[in-house]
Amino acid sequence: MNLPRNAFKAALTSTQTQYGIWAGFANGYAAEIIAGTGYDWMLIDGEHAPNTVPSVLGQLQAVAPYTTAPVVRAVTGDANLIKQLLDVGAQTLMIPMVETAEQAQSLVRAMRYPPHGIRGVGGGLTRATRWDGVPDYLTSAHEELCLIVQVESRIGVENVEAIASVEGVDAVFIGPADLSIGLGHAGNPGHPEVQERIRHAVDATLAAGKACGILAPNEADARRYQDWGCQFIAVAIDISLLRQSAQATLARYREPGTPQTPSRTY
Ligand SMILES: O=C(O)C(=O)C[C@H](O)[C@@H](O)CO
Repeated sequence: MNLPRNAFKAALTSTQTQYGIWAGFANGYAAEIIAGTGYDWMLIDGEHAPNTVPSVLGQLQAVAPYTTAPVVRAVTGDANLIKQLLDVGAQTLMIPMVETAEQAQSLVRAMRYPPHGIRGVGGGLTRATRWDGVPDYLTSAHEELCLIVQVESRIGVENVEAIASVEGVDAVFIGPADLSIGLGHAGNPGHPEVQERIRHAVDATLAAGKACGILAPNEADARRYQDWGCQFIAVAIDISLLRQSAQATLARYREPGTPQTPSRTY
């Protein structure tokens, strides 16, 4: 069989914004529901959702029949974890808290086989090769792999030009929550200093010829970042959608003034 095409990577050069959704439930059933709703991409979050390599595998299998492209966020840029995630078939990885070009270079090396990197060969044991069903996987895999580095700290933004310029880095994703707390504006990504740093990171990434993405569940934010040139934007978080919808539905029936989250009585 052919090496599976990475629709997310291909779309990074498109002029159309790629709309994404955070998938935080950490199971295949919920991931499949999300994949059926038509977003361009979804983020299977291994940093802040309770995912493991097997749970990521289950979600990749669940969403495989759909057009929504899975992006997997690893909890760290550890080369061994990257190896496992690639072996179970993740083609696009997002790595949090990248602060230097050297860090970005080592991530690229973790995703490539020797002599270009250090990835170990799983061969016929791996879903990535479709159990040896993909001819020339060892020499062609890198064409369909995509590396997104997260820039989400003061130092990361200071180094963003060098990070984005690293050969093998396909895109930079800005983390507004971590960046704002790191700049001393906890929970306030709209603070002018945070906004200035985000704009700088977007501009520098685009100037380096790479794609830029961001998380923006608030519509006004998403549209502003789109105007600034972000090509892929996560505009929703599945867990938040469920919670907000559950609260809004209940609020239509409760008496006005009833607490939204009554405490349990034992
Ligand atoms: O800093 C950010 O913003 C992110 O990296 C995204 C958060 O981790 C996300 O989990 C918020 O829900």
